[in-house]
Amino acid sequence: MSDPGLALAGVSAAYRGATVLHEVDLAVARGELLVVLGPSGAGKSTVLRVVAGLEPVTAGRVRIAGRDVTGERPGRRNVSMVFQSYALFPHLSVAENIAFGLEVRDTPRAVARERARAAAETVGCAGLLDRRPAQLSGGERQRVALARALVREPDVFLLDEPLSNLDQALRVQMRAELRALHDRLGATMVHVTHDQTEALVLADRIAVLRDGRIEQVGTPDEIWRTPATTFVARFVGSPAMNLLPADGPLRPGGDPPPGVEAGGMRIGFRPEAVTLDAADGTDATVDRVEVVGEDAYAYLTLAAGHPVVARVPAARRPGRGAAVRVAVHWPDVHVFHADSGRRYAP
Ligand SMILES: Nc1ncnc2c1ncn2[C@@H]1O[C@H](COP(=O)(O)OP(=O)(O)OP(=O)(O)O)[C@@H](O)[C@H]1O
Repeated sequence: MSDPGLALAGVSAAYRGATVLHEVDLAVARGELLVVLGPSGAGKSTVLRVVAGLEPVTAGRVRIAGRDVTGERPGRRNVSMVFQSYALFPHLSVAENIAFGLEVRDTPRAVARERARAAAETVGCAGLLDRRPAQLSGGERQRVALARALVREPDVFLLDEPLSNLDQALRVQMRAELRALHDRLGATMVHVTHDQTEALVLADRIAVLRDGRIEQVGTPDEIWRTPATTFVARFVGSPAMNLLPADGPLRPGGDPPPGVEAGGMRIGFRPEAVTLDAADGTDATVDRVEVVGEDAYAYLTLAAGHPVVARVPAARRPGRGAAVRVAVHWPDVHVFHADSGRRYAP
């Protein structure tokens, strides 16, 4: 990536002496939509705040569009941030809210109005220009907040959980619209979420953050198919990937990858990789079953006491208390070092 839209190099940040970002390296290509994914408290918002200049770094450099902005004031970085709360001014109309970012920068009023209208058009809220935020639904507020970010034509868009206040249906709709908007604008975007589905659907690449450190950066496919650590493996996918000692009670069928037999390994496999009626399988008991439409998730305990989740067609689900024979095949198995949690097998 010779000329990234955004680059963090060795960036650390702290709140009152407590380090919350540890030497983060992250490059976002021009026109790329990068999703920062992680649990609450991982430091996702802090990454955005450091890029926007709302929080100082304690080490490292931030570059935007090839320019080192590490010491720059927020107003000179040419980034737009969309907050989870939308942060609209209640006493201003939608048009004024959108134009706000421009007017404080001495753009002539008529020009600001026209650009606000064009931005509203782009995100589908041109019919709402005369309303106040209190007269808008959550989805409409979201559009206005996006239009306000858009109108400034920033080098980088920073989106901090912008969909999390919307109901499920609207979130799915806005997710698709956001992706389409990104593609239309060719914008460089960093989108923060704790929702792994949102990340998988939306991202060009995902950066998984844990305790202020990057665990893995990769395409949604790479994150899903070759998780670099047990943390990534379990954070992405629902229900989470099963993890067991490699020399434990469940012996996958077929040939194991070389070296696995040496011990000190853990095996991981997703619920969809498990079969429950294998003649040579491991004995297990069904503790409970959750039905989600066509799928059912069977929560099992192996005879040796280890929990395993299996996905089965709802029509063929076992009953609670049933005895089953669990099997999984090596090609469906991920292998991790037990100590470090890092991926072992390719
Ligand atoms: N203003 C602050 N003062 C002190 N500590 C803070 C402050 N803001 C955040 N922190 C701490 O920094 C860490 C990272 O917070 P951050 O908000 O970046 O996480 P996050 O991944 O965005 O979490 P969430 O998904 O809950 O918003 C957390 O441990 C948090 O408690």
